[in-house]
Amino acid sequence: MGSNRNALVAAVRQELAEARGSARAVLAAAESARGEAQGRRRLVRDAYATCLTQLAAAREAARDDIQRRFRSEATQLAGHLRGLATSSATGAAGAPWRLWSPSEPDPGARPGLLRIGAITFEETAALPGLIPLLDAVHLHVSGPSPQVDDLITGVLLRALGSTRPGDVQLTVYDPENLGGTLAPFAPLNPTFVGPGGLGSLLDDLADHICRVNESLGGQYPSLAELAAARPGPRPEPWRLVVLLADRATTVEMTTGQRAQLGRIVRTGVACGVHLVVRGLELDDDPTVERITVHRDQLATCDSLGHLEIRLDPPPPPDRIAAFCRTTAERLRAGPGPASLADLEPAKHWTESSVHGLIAPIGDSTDGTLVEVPLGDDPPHALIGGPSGSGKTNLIYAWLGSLATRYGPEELALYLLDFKEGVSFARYAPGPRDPSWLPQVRLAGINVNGDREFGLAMLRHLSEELRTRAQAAKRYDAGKLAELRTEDPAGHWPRIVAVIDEFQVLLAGRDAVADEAVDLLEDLARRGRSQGIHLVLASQDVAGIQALWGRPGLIAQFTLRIALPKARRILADDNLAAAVIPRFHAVVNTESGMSGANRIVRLPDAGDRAVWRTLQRKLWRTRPAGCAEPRLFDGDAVPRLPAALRPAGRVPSADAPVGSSPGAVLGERIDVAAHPARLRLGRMPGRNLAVLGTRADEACDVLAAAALSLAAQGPAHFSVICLDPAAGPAAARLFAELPSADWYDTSDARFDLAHLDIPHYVVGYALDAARDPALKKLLTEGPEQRTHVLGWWRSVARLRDDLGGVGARCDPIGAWVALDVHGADLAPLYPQPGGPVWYPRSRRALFFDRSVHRTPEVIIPYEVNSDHT
Ligand SMILES: Nc1ncnc2c1ncn2[C@@H]1O[C@H](COP(=O)(O)OP(=O)(O)OP(=O)(O)O)[C@@H](O)[C@H]1O
Repeated sequence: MGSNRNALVAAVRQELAEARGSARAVLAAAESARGEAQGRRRLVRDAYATCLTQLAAAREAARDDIQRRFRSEATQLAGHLRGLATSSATGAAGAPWRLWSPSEPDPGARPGLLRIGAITFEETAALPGLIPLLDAVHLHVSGPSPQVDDLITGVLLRALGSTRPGDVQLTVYDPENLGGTLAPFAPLNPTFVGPGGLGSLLDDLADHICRVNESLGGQYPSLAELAAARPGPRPEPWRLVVLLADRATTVEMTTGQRAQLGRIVRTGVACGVHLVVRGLELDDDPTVERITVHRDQLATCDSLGHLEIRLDPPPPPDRIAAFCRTTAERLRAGPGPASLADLEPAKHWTESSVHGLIAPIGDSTDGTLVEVPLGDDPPHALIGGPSGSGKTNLIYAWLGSLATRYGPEELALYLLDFKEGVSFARYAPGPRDPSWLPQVRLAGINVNGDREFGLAMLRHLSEELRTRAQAAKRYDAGKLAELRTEDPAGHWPRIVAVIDEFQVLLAGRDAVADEAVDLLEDLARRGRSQGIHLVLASQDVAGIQALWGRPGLIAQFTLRIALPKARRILADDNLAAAVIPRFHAVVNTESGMSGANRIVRLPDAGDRAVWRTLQRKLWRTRPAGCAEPRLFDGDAVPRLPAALRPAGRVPSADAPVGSSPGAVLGERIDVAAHPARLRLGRMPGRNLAVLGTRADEACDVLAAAALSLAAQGPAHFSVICLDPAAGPAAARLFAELPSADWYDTSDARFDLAHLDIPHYVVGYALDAARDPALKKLLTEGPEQRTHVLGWWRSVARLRDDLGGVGARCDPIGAWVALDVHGADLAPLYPQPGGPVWYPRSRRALFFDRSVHRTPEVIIPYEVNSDHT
């Protein structure tokens, strides 16, 4: 029994031990699972915390980024908006009151927006708060009375100050204050409508709108379009009608008045009638801009939605009064003259010159532009007026007006100014401005000393006349219009040649004046039908002797323009020029007959900067191949062109020698600026004498001659320098010549060998030689191709070298005279008494007995300035 119990106990113990063991194992497993779970929980919690931190950081960064981007975009946008706003409300329309002054709009510019305050948006700098008015809306302003009135005052001042005086007509209906609300505007003389006048005011406005609509003739949708299409003064002023009413007025208005007001609201803006209303109800219409003023100077308006505008303070009353006073004075004085810009057409270069050239030169006192014709009738113009009366200014205005209408295919200009100064230089490229006026073919400035250049231009025009006449004959055309129809592919622009102070060209009774008058007469007579028009300006036509006995010449100039106090431009019984004020002109297309006068106010066309801007615009649109004009400047010294120097292309000794190489002596005074050449053939007398005491110029003539000969073919030079003063110039020449010998006072000789190639003896101060061998060289040398290019300081010394008084001068076939008077040149000149020649600086008289009938004036090239 006992053992059974023991066995049972043992078994139970055994089982218990097993159960305990497995319970422990389960516990251990559970514990380890719990540990794992706890570890996982910790990990998750840590990860969650990290994640949260990272998310927060990312969110912060993203928010910062967004804010930064927002700020920068807002600033940028605000900048753009500010730029846009500034350009939409320029000058008086947008300037703050402390800097405010009236500003004139550009011609043709449409009215912009008007500033009433500032908009502060987020952190950006304030933007101007702008509202439309003229040509755009009626204004309806509501809110507390003093602020509303201040706002209206500011808007009115900006609208009046940013338009031309007289362009806005102000009407004020202010029954409560009897006009007192807008009293500072009183000097402008606005129409104040009394308390009982609202009905008739509305009727007047409705009538006015009907009249304007009639004048638009169905052709233009609004007055604004009509004004834009027609340059010049506005066809009708804007009517700005301020209605300062209160509730009582609204109640008192009849149904008829309400209907009239509704009509004006709907139709007014298109006809330039704008209401600015406080205290009256206006019907809803797209042309009504409502502004509501809230407390604290804040306002909202239709066009800016919910954006709040902090209103500007009202303009200081003294500023309004000062503006109104000056404007009233300007109005009393009448509109100012047109500006150069007013003469411009809406579009450049759209006119055809087939039948003539028509261009305004100014306006009449009522503001309409006065056009001046040139064509078959009148063909030519004469402009007269004393010094300082504005002739040059008138020519500037006329040329500006012509050049903006007629392109280079239609118009070619030749301009010559005999006055001291550079008036036409603006039309040619210069060191500071590369642009030129595309129609200008030739501009001559500082030509007062070079009448020969005037002659050259007339000869050139004469040649053009001949070409045109021949072409007209070929096509059987009587006048330019017919030639252009028959030859549509030809280039036949009308030519306008302007000569300012033309009396200088005709001064005196010499060969230049005689030829110039002949050429002018021919051009005036035949140019009419060939489209060549002359415009001559002068201080005094009556004093031009060359015109005496040539009434036919001046009679061709049927267009007369007389400036104040001009004499003999109009007919004797036409006294208009004596009475017109400063900067006015009388335009008369009937040779100055009284009864055909038109008085024109001339714009100030002298401003270089304004002109340059316009010229650049035209220059940029010039057609391909439009060459720059030839500019002749009488004060400039031409340089010997590089192509006429031997550098780089020295001919070899066995190259062929031309039959008569040409020595270049200087620049001819002609339209093409050709060099003057002396042919040195193998014939007696082919020597050159340079005469006078101006050593620099003599050296330049010799150097140009020698260098140009060296550039043409194989040649040998003997440089003989007998005057130490000419030494440096002679030495420079010697150094530049490819093949040369040098002689001076120590070894000068004239029994020089004749060579197989041309041999040129370049002699400086040859009169110092006193060597009989020189005469032999001069006489016999040329036939052996040995030519003397010599400088003698006087004609008498040259004669001595040739054998004294009575000696023949045949060995000197050509000469260049510097400071030698015409009479002194008699021995070297075929006609008795010598040529007419009064020496002048940097000019020389060139005569080659084998080609010239009369000598020609040349400009010695500057040869050596680059070496010194
Ligand atoms: N319409 C104008 N409006 C304003 N200023 C003008 C006008 N016309 C001329 N002037 C000015 O008057 C001055 C003289 O004008 P301009 O040189 O054209 O006269 P001019 O008759 O050619 O004189 P001169 O024969 O002495 O050269 C210039 O300073 C010019 O700017």
